[in-house]
Amino acid sequence: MTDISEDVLKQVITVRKSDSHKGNYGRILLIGGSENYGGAIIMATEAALNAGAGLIATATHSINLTALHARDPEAMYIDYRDPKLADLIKKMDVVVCGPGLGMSDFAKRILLMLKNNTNEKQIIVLDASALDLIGEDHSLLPLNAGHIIMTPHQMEWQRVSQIKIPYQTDAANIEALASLCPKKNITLVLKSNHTHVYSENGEVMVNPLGNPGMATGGSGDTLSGIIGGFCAQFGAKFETILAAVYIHSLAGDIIYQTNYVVKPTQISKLLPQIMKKYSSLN
Ligand SMILES: NC(=O)C1=CN([C@@H]2O[C@H](COP(=O)(O)OP(=O)(O)OC[C@H]3O[C@@H](n4cnc5c(N)ncnc54)[C@H](O)[C@@H]3O)[C@@H](O)[C@H]2O)[C@@H](O)CC1
Ligand SMILES: Nc1ncnc2c1ncn2[C@@H]1O[C@H](COP(=O)(O)OP(=O)(O)O)[C@@H](O)[C@H]1O
Ligand SMILES: [Mg+2]
Repeated sequence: MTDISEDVLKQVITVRKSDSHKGNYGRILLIGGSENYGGAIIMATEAALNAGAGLIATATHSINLTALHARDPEAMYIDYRDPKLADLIKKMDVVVCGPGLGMSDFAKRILLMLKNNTNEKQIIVLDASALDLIGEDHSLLPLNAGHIIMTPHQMEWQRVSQIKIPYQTDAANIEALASLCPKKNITLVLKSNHTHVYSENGEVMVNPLGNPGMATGGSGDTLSGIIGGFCAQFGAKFETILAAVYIHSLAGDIIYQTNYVVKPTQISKLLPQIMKKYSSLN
């Protein structure tokens, strides 16, 4: 078990080539945000945008459209009830599913649609309600994806793995991960005050950063967008995921130096500045 270090940011975040365009930095779709949880998918979208994804689309309940575009007009929108969502999923490099999705039968159908339209080139980030639904029915896991990244907090991981929070040891978590995904194309980001990241090979890295100011609804939604945005432009390597986890908490710690509470949207706002700094350090 080793701490994630600052070096991973220098390694992963590179200077952009002059002759590049938005198509080089990945297409990402974020699915979530029921009537009551629109903020979750908006925060995830804003995080993916600020983390540098090239093209962003958000599939959510239509009630969230005005709020989404008032904050982030850069994001394209599709009503998550639109049957064309299935075709859109197929065209994406990365899909983040779950923030604010809720636990309805409709949400279950969305997960099934995701599973049925995912291919081996794609990276799927599963968070929040998507994980709770998978906890109820493991067959909803999109095992045909190229890479799956699960980002549960401890209670969500308890629901998925059936391992109660006090017993979530590294050994137990690695065993549960292997049984959930025998192909081992999976990374587990188990969030807590010291988030543990488990690679498909059983490597465990611990996030040394973060603070209790981040204990605010939306911090995890923001992390799922950062992970999606980083994977869209830098690929789904283990280091990319570690860099996303690290930068989320690094931004949180910078804000916490002078603020009692860390608003998740402030984390997103700080990302481009931090990325600029580390891009020139490699
Ligand atoms: N503005 C919004 O729209 C927000 C929507 N949210 C959505 O609300 C839905 C429910 O998610 P929640 O996570 O709130 O509810 P959950 O019921 O899944 O989890 C919260 C419970 O887990 C417990 N817990 C134990 N260990 C924990 C840990 N390490 N970190 C966090 N919680 C831990 C907490 O005490 C709490 O009772 C999700 O779809 C989520 O995306 C939340 O993300 C909050 C913000
Ligand atoms: N006390 C803490 N110390 C460090 N990090 C924290 C603390 N509390 C929360 N976090 C971080 O904030 C995020 C919370 O995620 P999550 O519970 O999914 O939030 P939400 O679903 O409300 O967006 C995680 O990345 C977690 O590591
Ligand atoms: Mg969450």
